[in-house]
Amino acid sequence: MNMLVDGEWRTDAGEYTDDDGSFERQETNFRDEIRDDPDARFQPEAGRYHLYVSSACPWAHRTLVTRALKGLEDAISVSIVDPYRDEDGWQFTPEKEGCTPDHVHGADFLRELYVRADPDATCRVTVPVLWDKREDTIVNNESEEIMRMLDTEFNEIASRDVDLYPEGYRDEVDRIIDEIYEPINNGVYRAGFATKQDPYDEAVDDLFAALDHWDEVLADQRYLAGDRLTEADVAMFTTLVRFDKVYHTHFMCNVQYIREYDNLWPYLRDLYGTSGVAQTVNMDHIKEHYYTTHPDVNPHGIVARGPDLEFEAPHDRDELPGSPPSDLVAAANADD
Ligand SMILES: N[C@@H](CCC(=O)N[C@@H](CS)C(=O)NCC(=O)O)C(=O)O
Repeated sequence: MNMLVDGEWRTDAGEYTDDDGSFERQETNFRDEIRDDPDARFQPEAGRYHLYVSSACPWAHRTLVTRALKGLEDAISVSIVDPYRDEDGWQFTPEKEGCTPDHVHGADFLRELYVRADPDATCRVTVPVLWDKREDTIVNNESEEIMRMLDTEFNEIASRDVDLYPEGYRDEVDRIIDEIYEPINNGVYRAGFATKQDPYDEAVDDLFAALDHWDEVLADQRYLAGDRLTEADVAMFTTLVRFDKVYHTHFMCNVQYIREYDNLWPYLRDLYGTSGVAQTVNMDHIKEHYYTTHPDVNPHGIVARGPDLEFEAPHDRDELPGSPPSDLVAAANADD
């Protein structure tokens, strides 16, 4: 496994799976927060923060969707790494389609930023990373927390009046984000990276039980928490949008496609069609990353072709109670 150990890049440090063949995700280590509070070390400010992402990564994608929905594109800049990750970890290859340089420091590898933030860092070098240009350090590299900060702490700066963590829904949003994490968001990885039959079977059972459950819930309500678009939908979206083209085949999550679900499939198209969201989806990066980056799972790196998906087909979910925030509806109408 590739990671930093005492600030040195190592390609032989530890394993992804434990002795039982189960995938183990490591704890994230930069956990500071931006707070809209004059006493906070990191305060919301336009132009101060930068996101390092991979367009392929579902965790990083949550932060891009939140940034787009809030209209924070001008306030928070972004660098996008190469979707292919080899022994050197995430790399900047600006010459490649959809990739950018490291706009802040011109680094070649993301790990350079981790060492800059902590010269003794012992950790995996993951995306997303929320970077503070003022203090020249990492604020946070945990997607759920970054999503929450962009959503709740930048309201004075955001160009759209969109609240994805509304009063009255907060407990429910937290509960759902927590509930979908293990079986769905992380569940596809548990299935795909399992090295023994039992943990694979367990992951697939959990995954499809959870998908079946949410398909039923979404029969009567437009969004996961009811009639409001929330962070829980963002968290669900970035897994669902990758599912049929990648997780179904590459991670052997092949009991059912999302496009075969009565409600999850229109729900996914509804989210995809929400103003700003489609532009955050780079399916070429998604496919290249997964199929070529995990030689243990797909040794020849062949990128599977199908299936064709019409994300833009009508979904009819506007007949259910609830609608996107009015700023997003206005933006969608302006786009038409
Ligand atoms: N807990 C982190 C997980 C992020 C994560 O695992 N990102 C993957 C890409 S999808 C990564 O950068 N992996 C690199 C590695 O593990 O070496 C979050 O949600 O932000």
